[in-house]
Amino acid sequence: MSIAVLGAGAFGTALAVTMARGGANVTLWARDTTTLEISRQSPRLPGVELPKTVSITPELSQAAQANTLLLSVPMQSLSGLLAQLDVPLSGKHLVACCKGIDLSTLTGPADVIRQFKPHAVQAILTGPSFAADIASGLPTALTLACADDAAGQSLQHQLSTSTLRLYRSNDVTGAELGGALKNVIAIACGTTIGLGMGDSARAALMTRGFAEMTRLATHLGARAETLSGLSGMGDLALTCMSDQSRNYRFGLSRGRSESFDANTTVEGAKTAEAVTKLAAKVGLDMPICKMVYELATHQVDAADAVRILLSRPLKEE
Ligand SMILES: NC(=O)C1=CN([C@@H]2O[C@H](COP(=O)(O)OP(=O)(O)OC[C@H]3O[C@@H](n4cnc5c(N)ncnc54)[C@H](OP(=O)(O)O)[C@@H]3O)[C@@H](O)[C@H]2O)C=CC1
Ligand SMILES: O=C(CO)COP(=O)(O)O
Repeated sequence: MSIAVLGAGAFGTALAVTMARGGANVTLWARDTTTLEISRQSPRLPGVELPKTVSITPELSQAAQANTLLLSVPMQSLSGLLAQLDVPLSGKHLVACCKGIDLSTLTGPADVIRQFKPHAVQAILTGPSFAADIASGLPTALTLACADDAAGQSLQHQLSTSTLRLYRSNDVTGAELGGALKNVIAIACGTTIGLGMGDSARAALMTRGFAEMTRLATHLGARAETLSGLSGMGDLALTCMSDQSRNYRFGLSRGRSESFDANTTVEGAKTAEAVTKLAAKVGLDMPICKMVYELATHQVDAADAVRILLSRPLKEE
């Protein structure tokens, strides 16, 4: 069985490296392959060399020959990539490796795939993992969610390696919302630490943020226990507590009033906007996500955001 990774950013490159080391036949697609072909490294994951067995291509139609396609571009680019994939993909496995909610449709990656490729199998790969850790061969456990149990089992076995251990779920909504929303909460936590408010405040935000994640996900049909798993609590813990996280670092920069490189992928910023719109549509209260949206779009500054959250009416836990 062959695998194509579409998107040679940090995560796509790390997945291509680990799958190839595990013996899979891997093709890596990027819209511009010049640097990749010369150096066999992605500028988004410097220092990690692609094994010789990874084929690099700028041709989507060539990459689409594989049985399994790992879609590893940022969430807001997923629909554009699928629109370009103008080849029959009926019965193929399309695995979204992005974390977020599409702003134009307010849906997660599986629904975006379904919209463009209704006859392909839709799945999602998500959970706590930094690209650099995966590429270094450090042990990592992720969730592979697919509504079709047989296809999920097949993907679980195809994509697991000796260091990348996949757990299976058929709760696609729960898995994708856990991955999307934890990025928003990580921005809030980074901001709090950047403001010097301490670890206790961060723990409070993580806990109340988890309550928001569970509230929205269960309202949309997810199982609460999915949110307690790798794709929810696991990734929330990693992203809210590590300087390796770009979402967390973006929050830190806001809390410290420092600049932040606009070319860095920070999925939580656009997801905060999408969640705020989605929550309003379904009538749910998501105060932390709303505050991150207002912070990311400069409608409030960091100190005001915390003050507003702390002055909300007292309530039951
Ligand atoms: N990095 C990590 O540790 C992890 C990331 N993820 C998730 O993976 C997804 C991708 O993130 P990551 O790889 O880190 O991001 P990066 O910023 O490292 O790379 C993004 C890649 O996507 C490509 N890209 C962007 N827009 C398009 C487009 N319209 N068409 C084609 N290619 C495009 C970029 O190409 P170009 O270089 O040409 O701009 C780049 O190669 C995100 O949703 C993220 O949350 C999940 C787990 C871990
Ligand atoms: O999703 C990730 C870890 O699981 C990567 O987090 P960042 O996108 O914040 O770097």
